[in-house]
Parts: sequence; structure tokens; C-alpha cells
Amino acid sequence: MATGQLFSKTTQALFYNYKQLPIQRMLDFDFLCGRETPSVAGIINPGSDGFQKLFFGQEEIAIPVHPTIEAACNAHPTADVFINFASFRSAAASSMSALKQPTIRVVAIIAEGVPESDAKQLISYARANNKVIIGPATVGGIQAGAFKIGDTAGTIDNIIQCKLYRPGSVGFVSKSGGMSNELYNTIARVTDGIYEGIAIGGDVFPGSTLSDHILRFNNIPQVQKPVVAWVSGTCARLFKSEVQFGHAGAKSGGELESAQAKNQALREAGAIVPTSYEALESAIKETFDKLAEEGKISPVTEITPPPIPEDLKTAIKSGKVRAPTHIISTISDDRGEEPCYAGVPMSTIIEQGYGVGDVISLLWFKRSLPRYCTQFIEICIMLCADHGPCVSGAHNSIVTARAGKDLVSSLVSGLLTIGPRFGGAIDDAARYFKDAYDRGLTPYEFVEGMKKKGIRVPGIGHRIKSRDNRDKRVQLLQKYAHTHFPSVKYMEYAVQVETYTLSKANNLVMNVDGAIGSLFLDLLSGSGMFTKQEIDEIVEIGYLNGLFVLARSIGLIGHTFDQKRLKQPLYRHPWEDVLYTK
Ligand SMILES: CC(=O)SCCNC(=O)CCNC(=O)[C@H](O)C(C)(C)COP(=O)(O)OP(=O)(O)OC[C@H]1O[C@@H](n2cnc3c(N)ncnc32)[C@H](O)[C@@H]1OP(=O)(O)O
Repeated sequence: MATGQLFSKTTQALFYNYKQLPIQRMLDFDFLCGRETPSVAGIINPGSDGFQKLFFGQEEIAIPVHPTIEAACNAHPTADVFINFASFRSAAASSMSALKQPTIRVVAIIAEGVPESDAKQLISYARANNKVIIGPATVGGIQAGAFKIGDTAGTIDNIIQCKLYRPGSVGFVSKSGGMSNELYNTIARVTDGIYEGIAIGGDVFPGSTLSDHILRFNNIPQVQKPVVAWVSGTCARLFKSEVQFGHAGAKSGGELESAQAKNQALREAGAIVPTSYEALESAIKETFDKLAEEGKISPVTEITPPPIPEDLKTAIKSGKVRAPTHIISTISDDRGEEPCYAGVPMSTIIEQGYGVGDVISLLWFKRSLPRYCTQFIEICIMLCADHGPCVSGAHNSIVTARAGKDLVSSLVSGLLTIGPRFGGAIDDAARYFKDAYDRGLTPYEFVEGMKKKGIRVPGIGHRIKSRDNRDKRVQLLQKYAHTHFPSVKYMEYAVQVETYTLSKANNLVMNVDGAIGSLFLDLLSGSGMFTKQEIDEIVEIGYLNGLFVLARSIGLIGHTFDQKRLKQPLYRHPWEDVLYTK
């Protein structure tokens, strides 16, 4: 491997497996270093494409997302570093695929636990094709002031403290990512800082080794020599049995494998090796001071890096800023252990046997209504769920489903017919009956007054039903209310109005809208759970049509499935059923 510098201030990478935090950290580092282009050219997120929004300093940028490694390499031929954040299960396959791309030169593999046999195959392919692997089980590497892999060097605060935003003259290589952070700090304290730092990763078979990188540093004039080295693990002698250092990828069994022997060998080969880890810092300092005295170190121009804007979320959390909210919500909260409807936790709703009516009561009226009320709501929903295929809503849903449209389109197409002529009269019925009753109008005064204004009484009249053929649904609702409601004064008023309208025509019966509208007024006023002002608001806002919309959605969905199940073809209305005229 040897050769020289791996990265520069214009190096760009492809990032495999979308992980927002490490990518943002790379971009924050770029901004700190004054890079003109982001170091992440593209993201590979298997199966997805499009863009991911991330920050480059204060600005948001859109980084392209590609579904495959090949597509990303084709789109970004100058991006020659592949940063692999795949899991240990898929890291080997994706790394091999990246190594095989002619544009990729360096592959960093973050995952811990990549099978050793897979790692060996990657290593052999990389060697044969002059490619560099950093890792597996690595945090990555960094070229100070130029390019950083993933989470290397930790937080921005740490990077600033370690002066990694501008190059120094020390090359650093270690197995451990954690030790890298520690030593970046030490080196920044006692020298002019890091030029390049690499963590080769904790596995037994690293893609590139300690000596691979040291030999490479030897070819980089900005990295000063000689070598200061320390092999950790001298404590192993204190144990009676063989010690295996997990993340160090090393054993310390026989004498020649001991850290002491390795340190001695390094010493004999000319490296400066302290006597303990505690003495490493002073060994680095003395070596650097000597080089400086000898005039071998060119002084570093100190710069003040630009501040990285703090994320709004972090700033809010720490109490530094406050931001106005854009939405106010009072009916539910999903932030805690479990979602709550109007303050009632989901477990209570399920364990205490709440019904759909209770849930509607919580989410629409923001209170727990007595069971007779919530059961009434459920009866309304059951009675209004469907009324055959011929009514406007069902017809529309059927035609839409047969046009090959999806469930939501078919449902919405049916729902859009709900209005003053179809199912949308409950609120109006409630409004007019309430107004007339509260003002003490006789049915005659009410009906004739409406007639003068040219308004038909909502909730009265049916196309099929009549005095002798009453709507069963109306009768069921009335029966329930008579049995359970403390008062049915509004409904009784509506019946008086019906008696008067029936004297005019046989089909001017109370319809289901009139029954629900008047009975809901009785529920609201008779339950004692609502103030007068709240009742006015409920009627004014139009809550009650919501009951029909909710109920009829059940039927419209049913009709949509029915048509799809029956594989019905596109509907076309027959010519014979149209009157063509001028
Ligand atoms: C000092 C030092 O420690 S140096 C650093 C050394 N390195 C480390 O410590 C690495 C630690 N590991 C990690 O950080 C992580 O494991 C990473 C970043 C490598 C990988 O992240 P993960 O979240 O495990 O991987 P990923 O996002 O791909 O998800 C794991 C799996 O779940 C699958 N998955 C994700 N979402 C779904 C879903 N909704 N349905 C089904 N499968 C899913 C993925 O496809 C993936 O499958 P695969 O493992 O077969 O490829």
C-alpha cells in the first residue's frame, strides 16, 4: 500500500446506509474547515432515491440519495471514498461491491463483527487492486482541516478543542477509535496538532495495518518524523492466564506477544517508546519540542474557525432559545409512554372496555360522556353506515372503484357528495330545531316562517319513506332515546313539527338527519355535561355532520372493496338512460 496522502480538502465521499448524525457531523466539520464543497457527494440507501436535506453551515443542502452503489458511483465519478455504515451482516458484500467500482479508492468499514473470512477476502481484493480499506470496526479517520470520516473525533466541541479544523504536523495511527479521540486531545495539547489520524479498527484482520499507514506517513512531507509509539496492554503480566484484548485485536500469551516485547522491538527499531502510558504525553512533547528547536517544524497559522450554528432542538432543550409553535392541539398527546386521548391513556381505554362512542366522545368533545350517550353515538354510526348502492355517496365510490382508482380516492369521491342534499342535513336540522324551540315558536310558526324565507325544513321529508312507511332507523333512535335519555324535549318538538308537515304531504316525515339532529340536542342539553355556550358552539361548528361522514365512510369503504372483489369493469352510464335534448 504505502504511497501518500489519502485525503485532501476537495475529497468527496459516498456514504452507504443513511445515518443522519455522522453525515451531519462530516458536513459540520467541512464547514469548520472552510471547505467549499461538502465532503459527502451522495448517499446510498438501498432501495431509495431522491434527496436528503442536511445542513452545510447555516444553509440547508439537498444531498442526492441513490438506490445502488453503481448508481451513486456513476452519478459522482469524482467521489473516491466509500464510507460504509452497513451492519456487520451486510458490510462485506457492500464493501466488495464498492471496491469493484473503478471510481472508488478508499473504503472505510464501520461495522464491528464482520466475519474474519469475509474481511480476508476484502483485504486480498484491495491489495490486488491498489485500493485502501480502513476498518472494519473502525470509527474512521481524519485529515485535519480537510476531510473526516463519519463520527471520527466526536463532537464539534471536541474537534475545536483538538484543533482538528486546521492541519498540524503529527501523523497518528491507532487501532482504537476511542484511543484516537484521547490522543487527538493529548497531541493538540503538546504539539501543533494532527496532520492526519487513522483508526485502523479493532478486528484481528484490519483492512490496512498500523505499519501500512506509518509507511504512508513516511511519504507525506507535512508529517514530521520520528515515530513515537506505545503498545498498551503491559498490565497483562499481572494476570496468570493468557489475556485477549478484544478491541485491540491482540493476544498477549507468549512472551513475544506481550506488550513489553512489542514496545522493546519498536524501541530497537528506532521508535521513541516511553516506559508507561502516563509517559506517552511527555515523550510526544519532548519529540515535538526538539523538532521545533531544530527548525524542522514550520509554524502553523492559527485560525479561528467559524461557529457552527446550534441545532434548534438542542438550543431549545438547553433553554437557550424559545421558538413559537406552529400548531396548537388539545385532543391527544403521543409524547409519553402511551398515547392519550383527551388525557385518558390508551391502556385505560382498552382495559376499561371503552367503545368507539367513548373514543369519539374523548376526541370530539374532549370529555368522557356517560355510557348511554356514547352508546347513542355508536347507534347513530351503525344506523348511518350504509344505505345501499344507489345513494349518491355509494354510487360515486362504486364508479370510482370501477375506474381502477385506489381505496382513498374511491372513499373520498363518495364522501364529497355529502352536503345539503345528501347526509349533510344533521347540523342544519339541529340548528333550526334548536332555534325554533328555544324561541318558543309553534310548529306552525316555525314551518311557515321557514317557507316564507324559501327554506325547506332540514330533517323533514324523504324520497321513499312516508306516514305509513316510516324510516325504521328513526324509530329505533326514538325508542332508544325514550328509554335512556333524561329528556327528549327537542325530539318531541321535532315530532310536533313532523305532525304539522305531514298534514301538508304524506312524505314529509322526520328523516334520519332530523332524528339525529334533534336527539343530539337532547343529549347535549340533557346530559348536563355541556354549558349552553358549548352546545351553541357544537351546533355552530357542525360536529353532527361528522357523525354521518364517519358512519358512511364504513359503507363507502365496503362498496369499494365489493367492486374490487367482484372485479367490476369501468362503469359507463347507458345512453338509453340519458335524455339528449337541446
Ligand atoms: C471506538 C469505536 O468503537 S470505533 C467504531 C467501531 N464500530 C462500531 O462500534 C460500530 C457499531 N455499530 C453501528 O454503529 C451500527 O451497527 C452500524 C452503523 C454499523 C449499522 O447500523 P445498523 O442500525 O445496525 O444497520 P442498519 O441500519 O442497516 O439496520 C440493521 C438491519 O436492519 C434492517 N432493517 C432496518 N430497517 C428495517 C425494517 N423496517 N424492516 C426490516 N429490516 C430493517 C436493515 O436492512 C439491516 O439489515 P442487514 O443487517 O441484513 O443489512
